[in-house]
Amino acid sequence: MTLRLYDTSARQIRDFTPLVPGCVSIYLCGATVQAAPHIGHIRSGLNFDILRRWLTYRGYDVTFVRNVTDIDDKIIAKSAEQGRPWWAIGFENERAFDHAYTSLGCLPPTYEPRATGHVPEMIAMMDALIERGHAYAADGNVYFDVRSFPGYLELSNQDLDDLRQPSGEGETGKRDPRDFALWKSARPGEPAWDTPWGPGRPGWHLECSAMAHKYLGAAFDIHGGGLDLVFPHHENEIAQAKAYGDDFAAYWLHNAWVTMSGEKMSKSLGNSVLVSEMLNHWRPLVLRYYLGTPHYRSTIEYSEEALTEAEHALARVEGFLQRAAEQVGPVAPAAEPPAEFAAAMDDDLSVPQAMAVVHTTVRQGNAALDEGDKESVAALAGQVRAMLGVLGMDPMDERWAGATGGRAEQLHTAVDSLVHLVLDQRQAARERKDYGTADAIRDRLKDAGLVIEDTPTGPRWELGQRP
Ligand SMILES: Nc1ncnc2c1ncn2[C@@H]1O[C@H](COP(=O)(O)OP(=O)(O)OP(=O)(O)O)[C@@H](O)[C@H]1O
Ligand SMILES: [Zn+2]
Repeated sequence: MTLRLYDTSARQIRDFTPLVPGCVSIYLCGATVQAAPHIGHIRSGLNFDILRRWLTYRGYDVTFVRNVTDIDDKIIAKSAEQGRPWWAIGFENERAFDHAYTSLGCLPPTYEPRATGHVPEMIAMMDALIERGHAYAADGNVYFDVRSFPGYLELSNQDLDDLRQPSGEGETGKRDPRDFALWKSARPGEPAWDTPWGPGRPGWHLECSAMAHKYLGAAFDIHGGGLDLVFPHHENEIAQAKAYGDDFAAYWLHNAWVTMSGEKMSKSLGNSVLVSEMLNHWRPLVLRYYLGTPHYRSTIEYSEEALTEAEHALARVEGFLQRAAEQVGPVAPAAEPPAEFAAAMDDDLSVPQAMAVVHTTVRQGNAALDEGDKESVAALAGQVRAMLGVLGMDPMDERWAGATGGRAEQLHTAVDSLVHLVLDQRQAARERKDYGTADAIRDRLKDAGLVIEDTPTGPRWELGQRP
């Protein structure tokens, strides 16, 4: 089956055919490092990490570029507010993003260019745009002439005549109020780079067109970002790149938002939950499951209940894999995930359907465990590991076992032997009809967050719902 993806510019699902057979090039708009990441930012990184992993599984050699916007009006404003250099704010938050991506198991990009390292490339692009009549300089700014590019607004399907775009602060000398800034002249005390048109700083849109061109060339396969970027950011990236002569992206993919009370989670709106806060309460794998399982084009309304559900769903999978290992010994991931899983992933990355296959397999695996059908247990556990492995969510993978310092298994064994010691005491209390002590032991285990289940083969324990 062919991979099919929803292309925002075609407004439909299309068969995916890469420009160069066997290779896929992706440019994802990364962080504006003005503050630490909230879970909306990481959802974007994570959705594209899953895309990249699926393409890699399908045998493509993937080049994945995710930039860092390290100069921007918001960073400059923060710098003035906090009395710290712009780069101190940028580096600090870049580290925070890096930590969040790594904690959630996002693979590092092939290239991670910073905007400020690409001013010469931006100057070359502006030079060419001015020469070809698509841009002009005014008062130390450089603007893109939107009327000069007939394809403008095709991605967002808008009519230029309906467009009302207010000029930003200091954006003087425009020929048309809808023209956008490629370059902004420096105000006193602000960071600036020299150009033929005077000292200034890059506009956000220009940064991405210049970096995509440098690392992926004039044409590449997939451009991604959050839905909020369709207009103006991606529309302006297209105008710059195509007017420059690039074919630019063949497919446009946009992830839906994480919302809070129906509104986009946003640093600027102040309704954000930081990844660092979430990681104090939830295991990284639970957070990856919670943000990575809904379809990338469905909104995720932030909810503690959904997080708890994610925790339980994952615990069911982990419980099965654990019991399977107890019954049949360590199980390696199967060479390939089941065809039904692959078909769901090929269908515009339908992770919810793919995850349904995982849970069905877990149910079949539990039934096989009850029946003592070791062969089926081993086969089904291998399939579960293969499917979750492709999604970067295999709990048995060293990546996640290492989340407690590489000692998760050792810790589990130690807790297991302590719990059995305590349960033996409870049993002894029952036998001598000391029900008070037996009940007190049960309550203490519950307070410790453990759920005990009596089974024909003896008591089993697992971590219960958090209080
Ligand atoms: N709430 C969200 N849900 C999903 N994706 C988001 C959300 N907020 C931002 N993104 C995406 O994260 C990536 C990095 O965003 P960027 O740092 O530019 O955020 P921003 O728009 O400045 O953030 P904010 O809106 O929080 O101020 C972009 O692809 C953006 O579309
Ligand atoms: Zn961008």
